[in-house]
Amino acid sequence: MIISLIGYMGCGKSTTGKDLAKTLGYEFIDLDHYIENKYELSVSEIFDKFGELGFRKREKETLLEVLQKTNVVLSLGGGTPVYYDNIDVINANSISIFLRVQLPQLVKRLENKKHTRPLIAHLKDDELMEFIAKHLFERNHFYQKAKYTLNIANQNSSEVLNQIMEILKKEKI
Ligand SMILES: Nc1ncnc2c1ncn2[C@@H]1O[C@H](COP(=O)(O)OP(=O)(O)OP(=O)(O)O)[C@@H](O)[C@H]1O
Ligand SMILES: O=C(O)C1=C[C@@H](O)[C@@H](O)[C@H](O)C1
Ligand SMILES: [Mg+2]
Repeated sequence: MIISLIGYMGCGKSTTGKDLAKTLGYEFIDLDHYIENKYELSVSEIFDKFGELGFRKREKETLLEVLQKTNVVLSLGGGTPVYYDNIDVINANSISIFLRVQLPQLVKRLENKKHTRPLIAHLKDDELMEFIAKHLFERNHFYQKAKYTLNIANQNSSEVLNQIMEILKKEKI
C-alpha cells in the first residue's frame, strides 16, 4: 500500500509524511529528495540546468518508479499532481490525501523558506500572497481530485497525523 500526500508548497507534506511513515512502520519517500539523490542535483539545480520542463519530465519518471514500491508514505512535490496525467496515476496506485492549508498560513510558512523553492525564490515577501493565491486557484482543481481532503486550520503536526490515522482506519490500514 502507498499513502500519498499532496498539496501546495509549505502545506506540511514532508513533515507529516515522515511522522506518518514512522507511525505505520512504512518507508518514507519524499519525491523531491528522491529526485535529488537520483540525479545528484538539487531541485533548484535541475530547474537551472534543464528548465522547469526538464524537472517535470524527471519528476514524472521518478513518480512512476516510486509507485512500483509498496508500504510507502510518499510526500509528493507541490506541483506533481498538476502535470501530465500524474493525478490519475497517483490515484490509481495510492490512497491520496490533500493537505489543504489556508493562504495566510502558507504565506507565513513560506516567507523564510522560499530560497529552496525555485518557483517562488525570486519573489519579495509582499509579492508572495498574490502569487500563491493565483497559483492555488490554478492548482486546486488537481489537488481536489485526491481521494481525501484534510482541511488544516491551526492543527499542529501531531493533530494532523491523528486526523490522517482516522482516515486510514476507514481504509482498514
Ligand atoms: N501542522 C503544522 N503547523 C504548523 N507548521 C507546520 C505544520 N506542518 C508543517 N509545518 C511547517 O511548515 C513548513 C513547511 O513544511 P514542509 O516542508 O513539511 O512542507 P512541504 O509541503 O513538504 O513543502 P514543499 O512542497 O515545498 O516541499 C515547515 O517549516 C514546517 O515545520
Ligand atoms: O510547487 C511546485 O511546483 C514545486 C514544489 C516543490 O516541492 C518542488 O517539487 C519544486 O520546487 C516545484
Ligand atoms: Mg517537502
